[in-house]
Order: sequence, then structure tokens, then C-alpha cells
Amino acid sequence: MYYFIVNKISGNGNGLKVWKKVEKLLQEKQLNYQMRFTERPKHAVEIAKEAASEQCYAVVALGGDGTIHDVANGLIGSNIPLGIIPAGSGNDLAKALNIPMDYKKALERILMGKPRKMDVGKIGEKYCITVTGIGFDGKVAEVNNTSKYKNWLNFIRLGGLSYGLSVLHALLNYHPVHIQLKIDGKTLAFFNVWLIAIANIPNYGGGIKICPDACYNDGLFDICIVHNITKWELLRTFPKAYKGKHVFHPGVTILKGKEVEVTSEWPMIVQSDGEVLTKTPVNVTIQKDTLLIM
Ligand SMILES: Nc1ncnc2c1ncn2[C@@H]1O[C@H](COP(=O)(O)OP(=O)(O)OP(=O)(O)O)[C@@H](O)[C@H]1O
Repeated sequence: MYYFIVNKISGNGNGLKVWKKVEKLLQEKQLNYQMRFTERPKHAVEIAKEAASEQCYAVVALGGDGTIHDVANGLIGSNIPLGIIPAGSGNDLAKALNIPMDYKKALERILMGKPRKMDVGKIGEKYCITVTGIGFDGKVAEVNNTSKYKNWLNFIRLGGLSYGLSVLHALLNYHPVHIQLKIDGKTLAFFNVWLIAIANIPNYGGGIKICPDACYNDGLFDICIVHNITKWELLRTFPKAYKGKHVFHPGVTILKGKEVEVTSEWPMIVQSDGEVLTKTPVNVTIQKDTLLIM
């Protein structure tokens, strides 16, 4: 049996549309499946835990990276593979793992493919699958998730605009911070830090290649620190990050490690997989080969 967890509202309502097509296909193929819609944020964690106690070949997250984050957090430890049918706005994990955006091909891969092992990050009791962003992009996630314009823009089908507005909003109000970074026991100091991205895959934010060489199964995080750079310079360099070319800027440092501890002169917001998790101080550790992905 295949168990589908569907976030109807992912991708500004794309989740429901994709599910209707997938459902038709499953019925045509006469496959044995079960489906649950998520009814609230974090509901997918509970559903995935229930699904993990059943005899299933895979639990499939139909939605974006937030849905995958929740389903993975419910599944880890169960040895049941996670399937992905992309239906979100960013779909960064699917992009990094070469999972097809087309629902038919994505389903085919779940039915025919071999599971592969993936590393995940761990913060407290929570697992993060893609990228943990601290500082500026934590602020962007917070502004975006709590903004009044997000729902309104989603309603008139301009949801994509809300992220851009949140970036501008965060940029106007954000002040760089002095931090201390401890990577695998070695302490480093960075001044005027805009963000620290601790990455298990190269991309986040719908295709920003923040750590171009990050690899999902190498047992390491790639860590990007953006520091000592003016607001204007940040804005000018930002577009380069879509091709991973920002790494050549002197204000960008890339490091690697298995355990990262961040302390800062005042608390910085921490987001993982686009969800606001906590504030600094924070400790992130790599958990090698912890999630099975179809
Ligand atoms: N029924 C629901 N009502 C409100 N929020 C929900 C519901 N179901 C799931 N959610 C929340 O919706 C959020 C967004 O989902 P998701 O990330 O999958 O879509 P997205 O933001 O469009 O895609 P992406 O993250 O790839 O850009 C998640 O944080 C999830 O917890």
C-alpha cells in the first residue's frame, strides 16, 4: 500500500489540482493506496507517524518543502521510504534530487525506483532536510509566514510576489550581527553577519544556489556565511546566487563540517526548510544516511 499525504494549499492551491490528477492515475493503475489531506500546519507530522505504523511501501508527500519537512519528521526512524510529488512553490528538495516536476514521472519514480539514503540535519528534536538559514533569511521566513499580504496575494494568485515583498521588508529592518561559529570543535568569529546557511542540498528559496557544492549524502554540511557587506552590495550580489556565483564575492565564506554551533550578540531567527524553528544560540548536527527517499 502507498500512503499519500496531501497539502491542498501548497503552491497556492496547486496541491489539490495535482492530487486530483494523481488520484485518477492511481485508480487507472488499480493501485492500493490511502490518502489524507493535511488540515493545519504540522498535521503532516502526526499523519506520517500514523502511516509509519502501517504496512506501506512508501509514504508520499504531495506538496512543497514545508510538507516534506513535516512528513520526514514523522517518518524518520521508521525505515519507510519517503516519496515526493512536487506541488509547492519552491520545490527545492525535488530540484536537488532530480525528482521530476511532472506528477506522472514523479509517481513512476515512486513506483519503480530504488530508495536512496539521505543525510538530514538535527536541531534539538527536529530534523531539517534541505537548508537551515540563520539571520536575514530566518527574518524573511518569519515576515513571509506572518504577513497579512501573503493570504491576500495568494487569493489573487500572486503568491510569488509575497516572498519578494518579504525580502524587501526584512532588508529594510535587518541589522547585521557579530557571531561566533563553532564547526567540529573549531571556533571562528565573523563580524557584521547577514546570514549563515547550513546546507544539506545546494538550493533554497525556490532555486537560490546558496551552497553550490552541497551534497545530500556526503555526511557533511556546506556552510555559507555572508558578512561585512553593505545593504547595497548585498542587493547587487543577490541575483548571482541563483547561479551560485555569489561565492566569489569577498563577503561570502564557504566552509564544511558535521556539527555547527552558532552564537550571536543578540538572538537571530533560525529557519529550516522554510519553517521558523527557533533562535540562536543553536546547534545543528548532520545525521548521516537517516532518511530513505524514493
Ligand atoms: N490545511 C492546512 N492549512 C494551513 N497550513 C497548512 C495546511 N496543511 C499544511 N500546511 C502548512 O503549509 C505550509 C506550506 O506548505 P508547503 O511548504 O508544502 O508549500 P509551499 O510553501 O507552497 O511550497 P515550498 O515550501 O516548496 O515553497 C507548511 O508549513 C505546512 O505545515
